[in-house]
Amino acid sequence: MSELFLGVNIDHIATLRNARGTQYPDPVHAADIAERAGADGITVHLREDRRHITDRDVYLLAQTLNTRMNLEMAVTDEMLSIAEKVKPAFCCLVPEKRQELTTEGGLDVVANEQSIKEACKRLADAGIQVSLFIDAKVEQIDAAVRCKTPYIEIHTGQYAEAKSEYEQREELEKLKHGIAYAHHAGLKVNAGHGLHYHNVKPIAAIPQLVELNIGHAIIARAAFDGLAKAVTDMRTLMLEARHATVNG
Ligand SMILES: CC(=O)[C@@H](O)[C@H](O)COP(=O)(O)O
Ligand SMILES: NCC(=O)COP(=O)(O)O
Repeated sequence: MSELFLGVNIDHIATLRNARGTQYPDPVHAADIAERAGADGITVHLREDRRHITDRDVYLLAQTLNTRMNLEMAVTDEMLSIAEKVKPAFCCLVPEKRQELTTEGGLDVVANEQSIKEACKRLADAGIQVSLFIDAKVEQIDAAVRCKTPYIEIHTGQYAEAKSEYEQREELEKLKHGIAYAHHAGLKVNAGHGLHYHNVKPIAAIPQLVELNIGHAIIARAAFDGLAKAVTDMRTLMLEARHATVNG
């Protein structure tokens, strides 16, 4: 069986940093920890409104990553120019709506075929492997093939947000069908969005998948797994300072 890679999305380390305007927690540090823990790649979504990852993060990560960067971005001239400068290993083109809480669906490649095809060519000419973030729909997969992208990333959001086990099984079947179809069409297929510790296994079992990109759930888990040590460390520091005053 072929390997399944994990791309760790570190956007929400930046969300936490930006919430206070501090310099910590730094996504560059997070990427280093994720890589040491076995991440096969680091994913960052440079949103047009820069709500989490910033240009500074992208440029620094490009210099410091030991694995490979997967830069998610909207199909705009500004983003394409940044990608041409940064030259990440992968660029995943995603749809963006200004007010959305998170990416709500896949890219509409059918409706925007010409501009997406041009973007794919521009990125390929810069030596970047392109991926299109799309829903598991045959017409979108066919359009992705026409755009000559080597990769697609299948949007797993509807599966992740399913309201019942029945709905989730239905969404899983749609994903399996789309992924097999895309693989047969010659595309390399990744998947991601909304995957977490309780829903990842059926997706990871889909044999044609090359990589899963997972972010929010990993960062959320990290907060809880690290909380006890963070409290202990703070308490130790405080008590050391107090003892130094009392004894010194
Ligand atoms: C394209 C995608 O699914 C993720 O990159 C996701 O968009 C993470 O960023 P947000 O949480 O800001 O949506
Ligand atoms: N492309 C999906 C991604 O990078 C991670 O999405 P999420 O796990 O933060 O929902």
